Amino acid sequence: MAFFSKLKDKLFKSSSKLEQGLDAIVEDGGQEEPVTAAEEQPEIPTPVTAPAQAEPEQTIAAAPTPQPTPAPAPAPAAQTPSETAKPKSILGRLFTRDDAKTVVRRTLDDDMLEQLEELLITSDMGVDTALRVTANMAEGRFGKKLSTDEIKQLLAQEVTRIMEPVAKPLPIYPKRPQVVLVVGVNGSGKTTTIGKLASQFKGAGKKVVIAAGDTFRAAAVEQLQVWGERAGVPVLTAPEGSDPASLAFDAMQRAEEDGADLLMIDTAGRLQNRADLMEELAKIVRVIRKKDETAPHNTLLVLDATTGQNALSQVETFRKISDVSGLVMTKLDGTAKGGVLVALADKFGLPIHAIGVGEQIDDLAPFDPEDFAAALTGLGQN
Ligand SMILES: Nc1nc2c(ncn2[C@@H]2O[C@H](COP(=O)(O)OP(=O)(O)OP(=O)(O)O)[C@@H](O)[C@H]2O)c(=O)[nH]1
Repeated sequence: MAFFSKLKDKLFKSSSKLEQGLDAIVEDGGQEEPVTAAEEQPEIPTPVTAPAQAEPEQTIAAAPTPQPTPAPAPAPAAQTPSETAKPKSILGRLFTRDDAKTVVRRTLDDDMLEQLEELLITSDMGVDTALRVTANMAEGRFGKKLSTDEIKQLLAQEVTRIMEPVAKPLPIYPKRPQVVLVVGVNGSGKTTTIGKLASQFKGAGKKVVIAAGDTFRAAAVEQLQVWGERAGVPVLTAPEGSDPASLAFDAMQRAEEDGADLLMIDTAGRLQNRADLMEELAKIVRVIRKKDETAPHNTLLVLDATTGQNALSQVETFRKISDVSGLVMTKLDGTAKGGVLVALADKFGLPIHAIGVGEQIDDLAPFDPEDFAAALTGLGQN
């Protein structure tokens, strides 16, 4: 199954929430009107915006070389969606009575904008982002009549525009071993993400070593060992309660001896005791720098989408205690809070390397802004 259709299925809760909300808004005060010639066009894939840059095909959530930061994609030219051919969604089709050739449209006014803002806020986009997105959607269209499909396209365009600059695969450096420190609160999906990444890198021919740096929780170590076995990658462990920095040092040594391409270090996520965690992470960094002063090369913050707006405060906290270089958002399946990813991109601009959409080893994908926007808004779900 193409990952896009899988993503659409998996993001069902987020997209259905937005889709139903958009339908209700257009219906509330909308009127049935004849379908225009453009709306009658057959379904075609919707190019939401031009791609920001030509990128090599990515099958893993990593880039082979460090990517320079691309300039933010230009805002798509103000374009009335009805000027473009567009697909009809399931609900779009419900509201479009083909036999009678009518569609429900509503005039974009202050009331409608307010309803849109509220919907986006309840979809976890956050107040600032929701206001900015709706303002951009309304620009040049105030007083115009719009159908649900047209609104969805406008929303998808805005989401894509915000997400494009942050959609960057994990950069892969020539330095060996490349050290990837993985941070995040307990239960955010660190272990699972490490297992999935290890499997992808292994599949791409890279030699990987994992260090089970949360030495305080035997269950966490065992779980990482299970993932290591699944991925076919060695997992270095240390006795319960021992110093994670010492394990990190040994892991560096082992990775060097093995000629490993990547060393992924799991860490504890005890935010309850922030000072301790900060000191623990700082010590790990100090120790691995004795072997390579440029390490760690990436500090991945793993966030759980189901925590909604809380993910924003986690980014703030982890940026204070570690040098976060990029994000992985897990559990986008089964949550109606997928909009939080838009808020994160808008607020912090940190690279989003990958998204987790399930518990299986292949349920981690590079982040694709257009696919995400289409899946989130329910666009083209025919
Ligand atoms: N549905 C879904 N579940 C996920 C995803 N990623 C992780 N999980 C589940 O989330 C739970 C926690 O994941 P872990 O990988 O153990 O999280 P952790 O951050 O390592 O947690 P600690 O070991 O407690 O520090 C597990 O049950 C995973 O199977 C995802 O993308 N989707």
